[in-house]
Order: sequence, then C-alpha cells, then structure tokens
Amino acid sequence: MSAQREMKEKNLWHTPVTIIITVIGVIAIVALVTVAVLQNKPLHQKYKYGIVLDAGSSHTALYIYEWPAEKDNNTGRVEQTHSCKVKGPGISSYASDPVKAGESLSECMQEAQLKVPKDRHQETPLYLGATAGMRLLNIENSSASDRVFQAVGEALQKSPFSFQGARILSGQEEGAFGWVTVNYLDDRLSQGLETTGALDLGGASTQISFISDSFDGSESPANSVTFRLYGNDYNLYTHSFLCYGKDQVLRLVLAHLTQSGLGNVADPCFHSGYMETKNYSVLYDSPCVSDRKPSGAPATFTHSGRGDFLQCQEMVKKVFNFTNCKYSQCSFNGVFQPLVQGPFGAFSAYYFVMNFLNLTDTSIPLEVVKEKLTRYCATPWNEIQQQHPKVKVKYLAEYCFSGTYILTLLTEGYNFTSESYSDIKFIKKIKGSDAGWTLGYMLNLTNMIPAEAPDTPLLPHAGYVSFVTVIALLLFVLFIVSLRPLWPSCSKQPQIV
Ligand SMILES: O=P(O)(O)OP(=O)(O)OP(=O)(O)OC[C@H]1O[C@@H](n2cnc3c(O)ncnc32)[C@H](O)[C@@H]1O
Ligand SMILES: [Ca+2]
Repeated sequence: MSAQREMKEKNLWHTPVTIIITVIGVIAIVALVTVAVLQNKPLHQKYKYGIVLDAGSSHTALYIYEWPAEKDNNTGRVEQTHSCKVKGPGISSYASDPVKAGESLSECMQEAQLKVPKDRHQETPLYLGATAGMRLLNIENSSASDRVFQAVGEALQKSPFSFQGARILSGQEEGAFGWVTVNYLDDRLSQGLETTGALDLGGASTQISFISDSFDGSESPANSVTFRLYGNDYNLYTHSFLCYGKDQVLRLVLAHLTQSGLGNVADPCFHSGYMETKNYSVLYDSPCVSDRKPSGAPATFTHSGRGDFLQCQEMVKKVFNFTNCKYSQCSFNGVFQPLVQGPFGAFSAYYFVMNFLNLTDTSIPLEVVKEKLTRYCATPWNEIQQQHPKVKVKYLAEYCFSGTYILTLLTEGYNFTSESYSDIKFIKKIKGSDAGWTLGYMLNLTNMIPAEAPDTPLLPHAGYVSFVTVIALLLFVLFIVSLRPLWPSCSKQPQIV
C-alpha cells in the first residue's frame, strides 16, 4: 500500500509542471482555433444597396439592387430586390412642365426609402440614366432636355440616398450594359463561358449586342466596345437604332400610310373593325418623322384597321433602308453588322409582345410563328377586345403591329434565319432580376466587376477551420508524445515488494 501511495506521489502527471504545460497547451489550442474561426468567418451578413432609375421613352422604372457587403469587388451576386414603375409617361414627355418630371418620381422614391434599411440610405448610390426619349428631346430641343434634367436632379438630390447624377446614356452604352447584365446574371462573365447576345426593344430605340468571332472592331470602330472582365477580354459588337423602338416605328409606318390618302388611313397592321380619329400634329411630333409631315394636311385623320399580316410586313419593311452598305455586310440603314452568332436573350418589348401573343417558344418553326400571327392579325377588333377585357386598349390594338415589327426586324433587319431564330430566347427576368441595361450600368459605376479574376482562397471557410483544428490537435498530441519520458509508465517503476 505504501508503495502504491509512493507511486501515486511520484506520478509525474500530477506534478505542477505537467499540469501547467497541459493547461497552457489546451488554452493555446482553444485560442488558435477561436482566432482562426473569428478571423475568417464571413462578417455578419450585412448588405449594400444601389438604386438605378431607368428613364425610358415610355416610362421610368426604379430598380433596387442588393449585395453582401463583404463581396464588394468580387464575384458576389448582385440581385434586384425591388422594382417600382413610375406612374405616368417618360420624363421626356414633361418638356413643357419639367417640375412635374421630378415630382412624378416621388412615389417610387418613397417606396425605395422603405425598402432600403435606414442606416444604409446615406451610402446607397442613386443613378438616373435616360435613354432614347431624352435623346430625341435633346435633338429636338436641347434646352428643354436640360431643364428636365435640372428638375429631375433637384428632386433626386432631396432624397436621403447618395445621388450620383442624371444623364443620357449613349446608344452604345445602352446596348453594352444590357449585354453585361444578361451575361452577369447568367454567371457567364465570372466563369468565362460563351456569352449570350442581347436584344433590347424599347419604345424609341432598339439595341443589338453580341460577340462575333469575325468582329475585331476594325471594320466599324463605332460598333465596338471592349471590356476586360474577370481576366477575359471581350470585343463586343453593339448598335442602337434611334427611332426603331416600337412606338417610333409605328409613327414611321403611319407616316408612310398617311402620305397617300390624306384624312383616311386603312392600316393592315391593325385589326379590322378598329377605328380611331387621330391628330396629325401628334403623329408628327417626333424628330423621327417630323420631316415627313405632308403639307396641307387636315388636323385629324381616321385610323382604321384591315388586319393583314403580309401587307403589314410590307409596310414595315419600308422603314428599313437596305441599300448603300459601304461595309462587307450590313443590317439596315447602312449600319455594319457581322452575321448573328450564338444564343441571344431578347427582352423588354420583345418579351411583352411575344409573351402576349404566346409566341415565346422559339422552337416553333418561324413559318408556323408567321401563320399564327397572320391568324391573330386577321381576328376582328371586337373579338380581340372580348378575349382580353383586362389588357390596356392601347397595347391591345398594337400587338399585331408590334409582333409583325419584331419578326421583320429580326429576320429582315438583323438577318436571323429560320435556323438561327431558335437561338433567341424571349426573356423578362434572369434569376429574379430584370433583363435591361440598369444592372450593367450600376456594376460598371460601382466597379463591381473586376478586370482580373479575383484570387480564390485555397480552401472554403469550413475546410479552413477544420484544417486548422486538425493540425492544432495533431501538434498537441505530438507535444504530449514528446513528453513521453516524463510519463509514469516510462519513468523508473517503483518496486513493489
Ligand atoms: O428604351 P426606350 O426606347 O427609351 O423606351 P422604354 O424603356 O420606355 O421602353 P420599354 O422597354 O419600357 O417598353 C417598350 C415598349 O413596350 C411598351 N410596353 C410596355 N409594357 C407593355 C405590355 O405589357 N404590352 C405591350 N407593350 C408594352 C411600351 O409602351 C413601349 O412602347
Ligand atoms: Ca428601355
């Protein structure tokens, strides 16, 4: 018994030195793991916000984007969390009363204040970009356009957000940022995948943007935009046709029709039975058509429909000029365009119209699409109205024209064939965010897409923590083993007599 007591007394595990070493070892490991966990843990999920106002020709829309705060300047997902459609027309329609343009935005701005957390208001950038409506107003009356921007700027300055300015986007920017948006949302840029072309149809202009193997920008530098994104170089072909948005083309077609038969216009692009009295002055109140106003025209004309797709298409073709191409190939109006290549996303009015007509399925042969549209256009106006009592009458009256214009623009204008037509996807949103130029615009202005691919950590966070823990435990075990000479079983065994 006394020998056992003696052994216990001599048990080196119970000496103060080993106890202190063990405690220090455990504290060191706990500290190491804690620091590793805290140092590299994603910060408490805080979000940043950005707001873009799309001041289009037909209306203004506000978009709020959100992204995790620590993913600034990284491949982190920027998502659209909210959108608000401003009531009333586009800001260019307020040329004669600019203050109203500013006031029109207040409802959506109030909504934005509720959607963005209050503590983020001050640091949230707010941009307004205007497109073809303001481009046209600027051509027509630049001081009126300045006054609209002045009024809109004053209104936005009063918001709690960080207002970064209001300006007109060039057609090139509008096309290029639409392309960036589509490819960013599809993760094609960060992963260096084959890109998708972008087709945007607005009220006053239309944009086409795509990457072509045969395009290096040398033949037509005005159509070239170069980017370096996530370590990849892109040479984008882009063109914006001012006056080729669907509202302006409708004016162009009507202007053609009113050249002959003043006072009465029988329009193949409208349904039979449709009849409206319209003002010449309203029709010709746009720089796209103002030079065509017939002299001695009466104040009004009767616009009646006769629902004939083929004849409508003939009328629409007249708005394109296919002569005088000084390049190797052109789309129309002497504008250079390489052959369309790769998949395309077609958004805004492309989607609104084709979705209404149930024609978003592009695997349907183009000939069948035309047959369907022929039948739709031939449907009398009263039947159309009965079938769609809830659709805005202005839109409803124009779907036959708009569908015909879209098919003509794609096939005759941009040279999509029966085969390449199926490469087009009519889209509204991608992963919850609207397709359009606004997201690309904000990503660019906030430097959110790096030129070079960001360094990715060797291990994901969880893997890193596990790795540090295992190594720390291993070191501890090795340390304990290194103390082996001090272990009781290894020290001189007391003799039990
Ligand atoms: O790009 P710009 O040319 O400046 O014009 P916008 O931005 O105002 O143009 P949108 O894409 O908002 O709309 C394009 C057109 O589609 C029309 N539109 C909007 N919603 C529609 C719907 O549900 N059905 C049919 N047309 C619609 C709208 O009036 C325009 O003529
Ligand atoms: Ca637009």
